[in-house]
Amino acid sequence: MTGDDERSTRRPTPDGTSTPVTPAPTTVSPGTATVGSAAPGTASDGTASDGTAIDGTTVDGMASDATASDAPATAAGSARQTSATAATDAARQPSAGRLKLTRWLVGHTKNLLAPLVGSVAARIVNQLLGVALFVVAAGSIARAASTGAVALLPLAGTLVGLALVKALLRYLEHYLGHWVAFTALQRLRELFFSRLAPQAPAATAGRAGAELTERATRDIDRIEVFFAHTLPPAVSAVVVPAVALSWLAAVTDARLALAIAPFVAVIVVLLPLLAARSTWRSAERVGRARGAIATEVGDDVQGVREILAFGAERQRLRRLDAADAALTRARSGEGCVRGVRAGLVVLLQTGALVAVVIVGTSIGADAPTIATALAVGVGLWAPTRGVDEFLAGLDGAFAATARVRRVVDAEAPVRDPVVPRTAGAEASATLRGVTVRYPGDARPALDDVDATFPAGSWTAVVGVSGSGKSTLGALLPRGRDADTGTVTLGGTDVRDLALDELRGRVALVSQRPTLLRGTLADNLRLAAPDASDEGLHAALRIAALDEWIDALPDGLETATGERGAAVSGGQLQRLALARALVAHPTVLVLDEALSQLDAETAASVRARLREHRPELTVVEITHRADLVPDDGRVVVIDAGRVVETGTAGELRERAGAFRHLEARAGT
Ligand SMILES: Nc1ncnc2c1ncn2[C@@H]1O[C@H](COP(=O)(O)OP(=O)(O)OP(=O)(O)O)[C@@H](O)[C@H]1O
Repeated sequence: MTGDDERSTRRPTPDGTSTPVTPAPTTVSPGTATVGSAAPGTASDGTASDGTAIDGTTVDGMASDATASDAPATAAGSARQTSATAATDAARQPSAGRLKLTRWLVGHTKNLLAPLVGSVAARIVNQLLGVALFVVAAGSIARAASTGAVALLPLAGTLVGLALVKALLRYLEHYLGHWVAFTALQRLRELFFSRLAPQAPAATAGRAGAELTERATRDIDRIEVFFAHTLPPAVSAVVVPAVALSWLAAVTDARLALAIAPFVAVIVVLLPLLAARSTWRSAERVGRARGAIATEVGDDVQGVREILAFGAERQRLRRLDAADAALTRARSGEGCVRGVRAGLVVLLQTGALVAVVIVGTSIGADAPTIATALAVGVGLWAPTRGVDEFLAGLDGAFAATARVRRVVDAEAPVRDPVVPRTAGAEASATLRGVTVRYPGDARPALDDVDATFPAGSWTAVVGVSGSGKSTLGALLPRGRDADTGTVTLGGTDVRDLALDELRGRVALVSQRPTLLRGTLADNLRLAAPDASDEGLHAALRIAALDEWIDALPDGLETATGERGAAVSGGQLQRLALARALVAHPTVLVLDEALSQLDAETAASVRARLREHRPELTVVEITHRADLVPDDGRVVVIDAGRVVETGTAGELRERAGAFRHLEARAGT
């Protein structure tokens, strides 16, 4: 991934304003940049452009979940291996994996046991009443056949009564089961976002965005099956046959109950065990294929302009077709497994009835007794079929859980200190002996860098593309940490400051910021929700957007389209600058943040910033060495090393790197 790519998604909130990166989870929605602001970050050969293979194997050790989205998450490092190992276990040993995933799900959704038990109890009683309904009806028919008389009214009353109670219990079962499920899903979603946010930008960059959206929405939805449709049918499939067959043995003949029991055992226990591996694999294949489609579609939507401009529609459609075909194959495999299992269940259910007739006649049981046993056999169809019905969905839910878990358990590359310190009030920033090496890169992006940004100074950081400028800028608000060396703010190591405090003081404005859906005012207040309209206008004035806003019919209340589609590139950059200024940071990192402005407007913005916020420490990353005024401080970076420092005037006197850059910028 290049610095540019990363810059566009450097923060879970756009453009590096001082919004905390560990927000209250509920305040982040799938529509925000957290999961939706994918930037192009992968090469066309199927490797992430950070050089990491995207076949999933090297990414998180999960050979069976080869999605591109995991590629950026390599940054999470070794702790990621823990969950990866569990996921690999899951792939190799489905039952062990299911157990671990069950523990994980239950562990993250505590205090839901009471309503879940209520749902199970309602289902058991409901299904026992179902068996009773058949027994009463069959018994009456048998009695009518042998005696010729039947008391219709009491029979009808009993049947209607049973049906009404059954309906009520069914309602209770579903209500409680779904209440548990949706509460659990809400908690999982909150957990997902709260854990994802600190992993940005690494985990949310590039194609990861679309696939993460799939995980955050549909995968989490699929886990509903685990809560709403698993425990109640699993328990009732064992309890209801046990109670019904015990009753049958007690009131008729144990041999009749024994005739049914083996069939029930095969349906409820043996068949699921035999099919376990194949249902797990097909559920996984389907999940993987869905993730691949989400990635493709995300890429296509993201890069639609490039695709149209280069006439690559057919090529992209072919890729989508291939991804679609893979999903179809996976789903037909899944359908095949389900079909065979469903057919076997019907055969076994019918077999149980045939066995009752054979055993009943061979032991000389009378017609009402055989009818009662048959009624129990038929009454057990629903509870036993329940297992088959939830199995496929359950493995889908487990496969989804494994994918969600990989995000939730991934270690954040940047963590809050256990005991935060308070930064000195002074707004200076320094780098001492800083080295940063990206995974897989042959040479460090920054190599033993020393740089000082005095309080209230304006420093231009210049260098050729790929020299390490953005990496340097990202260190100040802890977009990532240095491998060695220290970065300080007001004399305090940034790693000792609470992330919220640090990011409240250091704002990073990127080259390609994102506007969230809402109004301009909403966007401007992102980092400072309580800012007054006057505060917003003041920031807009500095960004030279005051006249533009005043001319808009709805002013600050103008709606913003997705990704700022309604504004020009230059306006978007200035809005991002204003958004950062609203929160009154003490250090402002501008990462090519004025690159889309014409020279005159950019100069005007710089002048206004100097005039209205003289106390601000500005670190401006730029390739326009020629635009730095003679008295401007300069740090020149080349191949990750600081090669020149001084004022632009001094450096212009030398025939060094700065002069060289200036000559290139002018051409
Ligand atoms: N996420 C990443 N993973 C791997 N390598 C990276 C990543 N981000 C940057 N690099 C590499 O680190 C080096 C420095 O990148 P950086 O983006 O800091 O340079 P830059 O000077 O800002 O470049 P540009 O002016 O083109 O934005 C480059 O070689 C780049 O390929």
